[in-house]
Amino acid sequence: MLRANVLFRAGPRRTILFAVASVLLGWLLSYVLPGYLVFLGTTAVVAMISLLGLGVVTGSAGMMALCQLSFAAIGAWVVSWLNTAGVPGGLILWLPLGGLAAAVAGLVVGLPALRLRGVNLAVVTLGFAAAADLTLGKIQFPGTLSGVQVPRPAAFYGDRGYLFFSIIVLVLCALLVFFLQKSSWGSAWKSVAFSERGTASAGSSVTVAKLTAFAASAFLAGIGGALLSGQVGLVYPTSFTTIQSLALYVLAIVSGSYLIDMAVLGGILWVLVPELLKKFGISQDWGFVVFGLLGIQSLTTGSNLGEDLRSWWWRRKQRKLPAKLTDKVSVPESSPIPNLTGPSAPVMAVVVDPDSKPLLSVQGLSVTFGQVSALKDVQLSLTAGSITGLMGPNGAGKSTLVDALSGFLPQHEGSISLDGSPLVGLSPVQRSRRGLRRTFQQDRVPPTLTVGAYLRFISRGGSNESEIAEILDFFGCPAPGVQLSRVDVGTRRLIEVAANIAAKPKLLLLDEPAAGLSHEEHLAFGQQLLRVPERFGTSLLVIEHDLDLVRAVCSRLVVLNFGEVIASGDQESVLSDPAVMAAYMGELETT
Ligand SMILES: Nc1ncnc2c1ncn2[C@@H]1O[C@H](COP(=O)(O)OP(=O)(O)OP(=O)(O)O)[C@@H](O)[C@H]1O
Repeated sequence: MLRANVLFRAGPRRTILFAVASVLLGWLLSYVLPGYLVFLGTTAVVAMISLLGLGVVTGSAGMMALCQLSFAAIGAWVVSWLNTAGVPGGLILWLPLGGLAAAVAGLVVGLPALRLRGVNLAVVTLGFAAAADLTLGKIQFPGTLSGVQVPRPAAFYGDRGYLFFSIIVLVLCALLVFFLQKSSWGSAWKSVAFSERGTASAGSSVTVAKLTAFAASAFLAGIGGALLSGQVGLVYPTSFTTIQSLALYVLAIVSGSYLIDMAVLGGILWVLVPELLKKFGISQDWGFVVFGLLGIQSLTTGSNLGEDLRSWWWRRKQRKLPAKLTDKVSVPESSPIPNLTGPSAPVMAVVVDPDSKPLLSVQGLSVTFGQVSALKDVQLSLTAGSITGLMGPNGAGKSTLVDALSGFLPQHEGSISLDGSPLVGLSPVQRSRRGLRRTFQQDRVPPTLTVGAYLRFISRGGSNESEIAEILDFFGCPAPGVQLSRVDVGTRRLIEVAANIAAKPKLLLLDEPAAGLSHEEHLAFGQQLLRVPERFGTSLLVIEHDLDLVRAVCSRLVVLNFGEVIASGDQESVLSDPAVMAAYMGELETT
């Protein structure tokens, strides 16, 4: 499995070698292609660069942006203006300036994305594309009406030379995307596409993730537009219409252009489909219909060319591998978690000095949803180094409490302080950065990342590479190079816990962390949790329904019922409390 994965995940050195080889191939192509294909080739390269940008904002960050060619137009407009204004430097300097101007526009257009999602965001970006379309029609590109052509760089003056120049720019853009995708920005884009709450709870700003995705995408489109201005010399608004932006978006979806090779394929389709139609005597405008149909097919099947090709490759490789290597990754059968002594693992809950200073202090916490009082005047105190269980029947208010503590429910009453500092009024990101982390009941682990990239992203520098490897080993998680989409749900929960522990927070709130694991795995997991405070300096508040796990792990318990704390204290006294037994009557066997 790992061998097959590696095929699609080149490391930095292999990528740079591949980039050099691509430049050489580009040079060769620019000399051997027939003259007609040279011009088309440059058009395809321009489209590839714009598709790379769409791959960032749509493919990685999961936002609908239907104005990519408007950003390209801004790049082209700036280059045309710099040319007519006689700014020195020539196209090689003007290209990044065009990209930067488009990136600024991308930041502005990205602002609505902070509040809007899905179709609403699509409408806003489409509105921007239409407005840009009308504006360009009115003002035209600088120098076009007076016939002032954008000059190409002297070393790449002819069409063949310019194709080679375009390929060099494409390779540089692809390298930029590759390294951005590997950076914390790239992880944040993939995380925000899967779960904004999961991103914020890791202390990573959703705002920054969305805006950087828009800016990077627009920068690439701007570079594409600037390159086009050198290709055609005189730029016209007809190259950047709204319908073309829509078609390019569809092509990005169809090809899966967040994958660099698929952006290249998409660029080839961009010129190939209209050319084929022309060859058969059909109007090239029908190309939009073809792209539309491909888009419908892609959206209804939820797949794209890139993923289909990779799945096909994957299946082919699997057939050649021994059966054991082809299983989906799960907690490994052999030694998932050490020290497992069987279902009745010994009770070893950490004993904490009840007089020590509270790490978390909650006073009078109340949350209401309309007529429902989800939490009523909750008082809670946790000491450093402790593992506390938070129990209660379904609907008791446990998740609401975790949401309120971690900042996802700002509309609450009462005070919360961590290590003496008040948390009320702080966002989830700020609380996370102060050392309060949480996991979720639902899967918030982005499948598009690898295990290692996910741990690096969530830990935010809290652990170095060898510590990350050690933590993965500690919890019996898959190796860092394994793609999370290939990992089963139960193991993803373990990885989520491991990643948050790698951040070394002061307090980690675990919302049913062992859901998806078998009973034996629950107990084994508990044995590892027990060692967390001492080994990583992180205290735990664990919501859990499995009483064996609670007994094995939590020295202290807090029980909620109908939003009120009905018991709290050491494990034994709470579990034998008649009020707790009554609350659980019919739900759990408490003895
Ligand atoms: N967004 C919401 N809007 C309205 N009511 C809500 C909302 N979230 C929770 N509630 C209500 O608040 C109460 C507490 O819910 P909560 O999810 O915190 O319980 P829980 O103890 O975590 O339950 P479970 O064990 O089933 O996850 C329930 O009555 C629930 O219906």
